[in-house]
Amino acid sequence: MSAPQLVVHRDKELMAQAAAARLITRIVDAQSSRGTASVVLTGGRNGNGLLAALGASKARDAIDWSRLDLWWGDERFLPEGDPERNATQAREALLDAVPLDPGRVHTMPASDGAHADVDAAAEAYARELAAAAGPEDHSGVPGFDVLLLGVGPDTHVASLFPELPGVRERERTVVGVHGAPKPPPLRVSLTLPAIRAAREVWLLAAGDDKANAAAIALSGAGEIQAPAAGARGRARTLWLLDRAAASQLPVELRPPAVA
Ligand SMILES: O=C1O[C@H](COP(=O)(O)O)[C@@H](O)[C@H](O)[C@H]1O
Repeated sequence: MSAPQLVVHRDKELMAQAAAARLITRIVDAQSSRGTASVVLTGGRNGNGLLAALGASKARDAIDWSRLDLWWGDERFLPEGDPERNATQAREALLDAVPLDPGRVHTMPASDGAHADVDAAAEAYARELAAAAGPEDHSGVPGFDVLLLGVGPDTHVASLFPELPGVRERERTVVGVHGAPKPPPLRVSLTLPAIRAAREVWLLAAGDDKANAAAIALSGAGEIQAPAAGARGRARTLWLLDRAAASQLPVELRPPAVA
């Protein structure tokens, strides 16, 4: 697992634009070398900001959208099309505007779908991930090129909240979440083992309300108390912050450009 690397941008708009440029490059590189690329999307303000910035970038046309697999790190267990679903927000921010192959857009199940409950929905998504994993892949999930994560003010990532059972899971790749402290209470989430199977994990944190979470997660907290501390990529772990979110980092952690 890789150690966190930090990049701090002036403000959240610039952070979103720079992250979008970085993601375009990463996808194009993967498609050039392997033919396809796979990205795990996150919900939340920073994740949707990145998608909107990507949509506004002329360089988005460098991506072959028909050869891009999209997965989700978590989903709010709500009816299809609900405005609070992460997939609905991602479609509005970008996905409806680009020529994706619908067969490669792997949304998490909705509450009005075929599954009896949130746990059955999580099992179904785990099966979908396992079916897409190759023999060389790790932990029953495909080798995602980039896995994006927002960071909640309480240090949650995906829908893994401090101290709840999901963040303690070591076997399953996807879990049903009950009683999430942030609404809605029912969610579906990748687990830390699934997250850590990604080549690169990028954590997005912009705004004053993320400053405490970033400082805690990057200062040696345990992953049960601070799930963001346990989100690491095999090859790279990148924290993309703005100055507000970096404002409480210990001086020794601040990159030279903003120290
Ligand atoms: O509910 C969620 O929240 C987190 C963080 O969202 P933010 O708006 O505070 O940035 C997000 O990463 C997660 O995907 C989402 O379901």
